[in-house]
Amino acid sequence: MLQTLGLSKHFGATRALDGVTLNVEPGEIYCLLGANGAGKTTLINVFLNFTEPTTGQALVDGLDATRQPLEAKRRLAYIPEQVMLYGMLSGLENLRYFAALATGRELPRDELIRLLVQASLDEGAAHRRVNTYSKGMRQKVGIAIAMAKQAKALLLDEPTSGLDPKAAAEFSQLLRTARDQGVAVLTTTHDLFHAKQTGTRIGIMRQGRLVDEMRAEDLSHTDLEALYLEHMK
Ligand SMILES: Nc1ncnc2c1ncn2[C@@H]1O[C@H](COP(=O)(O)OP(=O)(O)OP(=O)(O)O)[C@@H](O)[C@H]1O
Repeated sequence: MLQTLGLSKHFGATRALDGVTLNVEPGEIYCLLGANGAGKTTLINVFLNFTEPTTGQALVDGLDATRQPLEAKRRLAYIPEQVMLYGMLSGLENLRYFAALATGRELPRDELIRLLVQASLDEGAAHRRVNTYSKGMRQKVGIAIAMAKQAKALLLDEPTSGLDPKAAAEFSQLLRTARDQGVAVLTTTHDLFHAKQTGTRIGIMRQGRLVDEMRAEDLSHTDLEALYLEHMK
């Protein structure tokens, strides 16, 4: 569903991406780890057509993210580190607006509430202005928007940074719900615990290259930490 083929992106002499090939299937949560500057955000940005690759391809459901960006984006939802919403509107109003923008139709109120509750935002909060929300609550609205869009693939850039452990655990559960619905999830993170807990597969990037890939169930938290530190040497 989300695929890169020999993807490279050079910024002058910097090889932000250097021949990355990966594949995220429907129903997978792929966690991308790597030090600052390893190329994780650049990879996400190519899928979103925020940046063009130097060579290689990023494909969404077989569509080239650079050559067919509109068709590719229709299948994608993106949750950045800070979900951008209208602070003066409630969570429900934001969802109504962004869901209509994404789907081209007005969703009934019951459906909007159902999506917010599914994203574990309590109904009381749904009617409050978003500028009173915590980061975790904003992300829940972001997930509800993604679900309203019925995106086949979900891209997330460091979604759990700054979340407390309870909010991070709730967020992991939301990703698992998306995965159970057959969504392909690709998320960057610095949180090894989150990657092991939530991911079905884990990739480690270093200096623009994908240097290791593993199934999360094949290693313990301690093994992952040791392996990660070994790659960072
Ligand atoms: N627009 C740009 N112009 C020049 N260099 C860039 C640009 N965007 C990214 N880079 C460089 O590309 C490399 C990869 O950056 P990227 O943001 O993808 O890393 P990252 O793994 O997401 O890092 P972090 O964990 O800090 O978010 C870095 O060396 C960065 O300085």
